Amino acid sequence: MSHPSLASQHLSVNAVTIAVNAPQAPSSTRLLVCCQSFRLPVTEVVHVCVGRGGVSDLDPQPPGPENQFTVFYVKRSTGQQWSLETLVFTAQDRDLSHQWVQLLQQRTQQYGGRRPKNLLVFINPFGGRGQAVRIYSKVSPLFQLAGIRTRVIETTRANHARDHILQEDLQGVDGLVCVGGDGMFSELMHGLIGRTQREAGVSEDDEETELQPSSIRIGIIPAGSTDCICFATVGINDPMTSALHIIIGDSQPLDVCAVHHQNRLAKYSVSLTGYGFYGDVLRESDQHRWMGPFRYNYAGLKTVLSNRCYAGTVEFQAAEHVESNPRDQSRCRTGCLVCSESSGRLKEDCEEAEAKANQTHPRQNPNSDWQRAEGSFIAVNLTAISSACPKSPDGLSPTAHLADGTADLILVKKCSMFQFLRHLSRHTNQKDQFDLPFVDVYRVKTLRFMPRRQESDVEGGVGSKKSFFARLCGTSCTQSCWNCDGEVLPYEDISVRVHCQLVNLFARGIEGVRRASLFKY
Ligand SMILES: CCCCCCCCCCCCC/C=C/[C@@H](O)[C@H](CO)NC(=O)CCCCCCCCCCCCCCC
Ligand SMILES: Nc1ncnc2c1ncn2[C@@H]1O[C@H](COP(=O)(O)OP(=O)(O)OP(=O)(O)O)[C@@H](O)[C@H]1O
Ligand SMILES: [Ca+2]
Repeated sequence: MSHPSLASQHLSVNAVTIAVNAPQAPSSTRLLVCCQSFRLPVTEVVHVCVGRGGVSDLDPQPPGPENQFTVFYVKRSTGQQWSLETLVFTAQDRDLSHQWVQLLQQRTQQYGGRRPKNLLVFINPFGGRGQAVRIYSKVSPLFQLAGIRTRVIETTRANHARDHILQEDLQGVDGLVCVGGDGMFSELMHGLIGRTQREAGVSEDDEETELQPSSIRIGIIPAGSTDCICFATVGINDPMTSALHIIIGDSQPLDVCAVHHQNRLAKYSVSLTGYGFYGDVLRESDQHRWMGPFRYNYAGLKTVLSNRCYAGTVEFQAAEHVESNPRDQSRCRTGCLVCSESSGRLKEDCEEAEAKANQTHPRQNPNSDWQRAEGSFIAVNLTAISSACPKSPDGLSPTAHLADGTADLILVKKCSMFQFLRHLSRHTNQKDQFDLPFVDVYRVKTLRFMPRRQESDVEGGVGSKKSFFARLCGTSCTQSCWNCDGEVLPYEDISVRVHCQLVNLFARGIEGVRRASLFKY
């Protein structure tokens, strides 16, 4: 369809008349919706319709004079927050207005990215502060506006979402969405990875096997206590922002750690796989779920005061071929080059793997390059992403990458309670939490942990005496446990392998240089 007649028309935007300089030459991905000094990428157009629409009344076909049309688009607010905004245009006549709408709809479809059409949405009515149903009711009109079909399931038990994804027909579904916290995301991820491996005939229990990525993306509408995975991949835990990332079909690959125990898959994790401090915090906090999100502060304080440490051996293989390291002060941001290079390497590895189909594991010699750290640890933490969250806006490992195929291993060795508090408090400010003599950090591909059993364990960790505070807090733990993205693992010896870009989210990472949605030439 050609629109030469539109090229020199004048439209009025919010009563200001501006010259339209549009459709002859839109660049491949950007469409000039209108300009005087503004342009709006088609990738960020949510909906276009004849009539006069507004964000307070999201009618996909608003009433109003037909010589007007409305463009709904993504507007950047403060920080990483997005909101829905409208521009109402007035054309000279009805026909011209219809032509514009058709053209804009066509361009949005053509250049608008990989937008989902059918979403399966799981709402955990009990997540976080129990607000998930209300939160979803605020964003669901956006999906309707964007013409996305949704099937909504309110979960009635833990693992409801996971089991549904594993067992039910997902024909036509091109996105899974959870309304909840990290635990709900974990359910969707487990269902999706499990289903994909089953369909591909891959055993999840085999630590050496390459897991198959799935083509279905996952969206997170944050409604949990920590919302770490949403925060670290979108830059904010805001339901509206997440809904807009889903609608415009953003895509962010994510590394996943596969955690094994005695040759069986124990769990997948994206954010924290932590032994010692975070395991203890989680175990303690689970007993106080009635406190809601505050339970973590309570359990955190109690665990800090008990100042326990645990003896064990950590073995790991440092990441090869990576230029980055955990102390390099860089940041993984939208379009990250380190992650893009990993995509290239991943492709090469797949080709190599295909070529060597009958050989053993193509990427690493299972017995080479292992490093070892033995001692007493307050915390052994592994995180495949930064694990930024509202409590710690830069996260456990601020320079970790979302999709580089590595995870950061943070070892906090035995130290005093005050030293540990110093380390912890640096998670909340700009200071380097690794720049302390009792903290080591490595970028790794694999990890093994073996606890050391010793008599003093019976007294609550290394050192035969419990601390004053440990006695005060009534802690009588003999060993710690693993915190795997917020779920307790009931065993201590585990092995972990990072799988590069195993799942895809409706996100784009944290945007670096901030742009306004409408910006000047
Ligand atoms: C002096 C102030 C220190 C403040 C230190 C704040 C550090 C916060 C670090 C947050 C790291 C989050 C890692 C993400 C883990 C998620 O995959 C997982 C699933 O949702 N969440 C948790 O396991 C939930 C884990 C939540 C852990 C919260 C730990 C809170 C410690 C509070 C200690 C207070 C001591 C105050 C002494 C005056
Ligand atoms: N209907 C339900 N009843 C009980 N538990 C549920 C239900 N639906 C889901 N769950 C479980 O609740 C757990 C916690 O849910 P969710 O992750 O949504 O919130 P949260 O724990 O408050 O948030 P976060 O994980 O961010 O700390 C999940 O692991 C999930 O398995
Ligand atoms: Ca990573």
